Amino acid sequence: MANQRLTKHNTAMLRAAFELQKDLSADALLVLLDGHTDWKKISQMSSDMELDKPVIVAVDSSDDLEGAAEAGLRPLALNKEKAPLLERLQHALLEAAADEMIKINGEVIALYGGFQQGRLDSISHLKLDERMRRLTTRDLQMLESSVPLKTIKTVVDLAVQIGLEGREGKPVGALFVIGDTRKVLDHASYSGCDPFRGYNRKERSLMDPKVQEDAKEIAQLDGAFVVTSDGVIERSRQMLEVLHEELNMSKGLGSRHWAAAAITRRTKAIAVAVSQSTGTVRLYQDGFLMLQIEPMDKGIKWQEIAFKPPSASGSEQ
Ligand SMILES: Nc1ncnc2c1ncn2[C@@H]1O[C@H](COP(=O)(O)OP(=O)(O)OP(=O)(O)O)[C@@H](O)[C@H]1O
Repeated sequence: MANQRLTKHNTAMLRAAFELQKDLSADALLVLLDGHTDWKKISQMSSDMELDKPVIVAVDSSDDLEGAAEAGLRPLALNKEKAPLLERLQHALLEAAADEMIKINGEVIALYGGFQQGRLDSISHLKLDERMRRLTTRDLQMLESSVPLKTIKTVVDLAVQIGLEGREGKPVGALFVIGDTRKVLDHASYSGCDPFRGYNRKERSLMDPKVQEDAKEIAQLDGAFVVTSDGVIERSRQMLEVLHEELNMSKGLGSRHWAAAAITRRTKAIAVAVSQSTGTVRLYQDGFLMLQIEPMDKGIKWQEIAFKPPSASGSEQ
């Protein structure tokens, strides 16, 4: 279990963050930490300053959050140990918004260590992005009907990382088909040897950051990942054979994206495609493009949330 002490310096920074929260009437304080700390002291400081807004404490591992909820804080496990600060911060905001810890269009004071591990040295006043709010609360919940929100978010997050990072300096594409596994497999065949074959469910769960790293490696190979609604890779390297009739796709999208849209037309699955050429992540449901995320140099930016009302012609903008 990692630890982050509330030193004299860290305590003074916390006090300053609480002051700022009070002065600006911010909706929450987000403290990004490197490990477990004195949760009771943070909570005590908040009540001593007569603040009744949520204090969100985000660390990488859920083990480190032990006692935070009991102390009256709002714990958030990030599972993003090696990610750059901006990505961790953005991820924390997304999670907090999805769990409705932060209000619609909320303002947040964030306290974190930007320069040195274990030292809270930076305070930011952040305004929650309108698009981020819509994506996390309303839009993603709408997709939840067939696959749980947690699984969608995990896969979308992984897909964004694949699109952003590639592998060994080369761009990498990928396709994840989530849910309705039995039906999806009726349309799938191996495109090569499946590296996940023979492993137990735990060793194939995308909820495990190690498995996510393995998936990033395998994404370089041909074919799609078939993922259960609870996030377990059922098969990898699958070629999908589905009719492309009744689909109206944007120009320039190739066979990976056609297959992604088509499989969701035939089944109740959700497909998440990463374009190798651009790094763009697209999410399909029911044959329609539901969400598009453009890669950014730093961190994640949710962009252009395109909901298409299902119609007979089903045109994609
Ligand atoms: N039917 C399919 N099922 C599973 N994977 C597929 C299918 N068609 C293509 N792919 C995967 O997508 C890769 C790229 O194909 P293609 O360039 O035609 O797709 P694309 O949609 O243009 O994607 P990108 O933007 O990544 O180039 C293939 O090498 C293969 O791994």
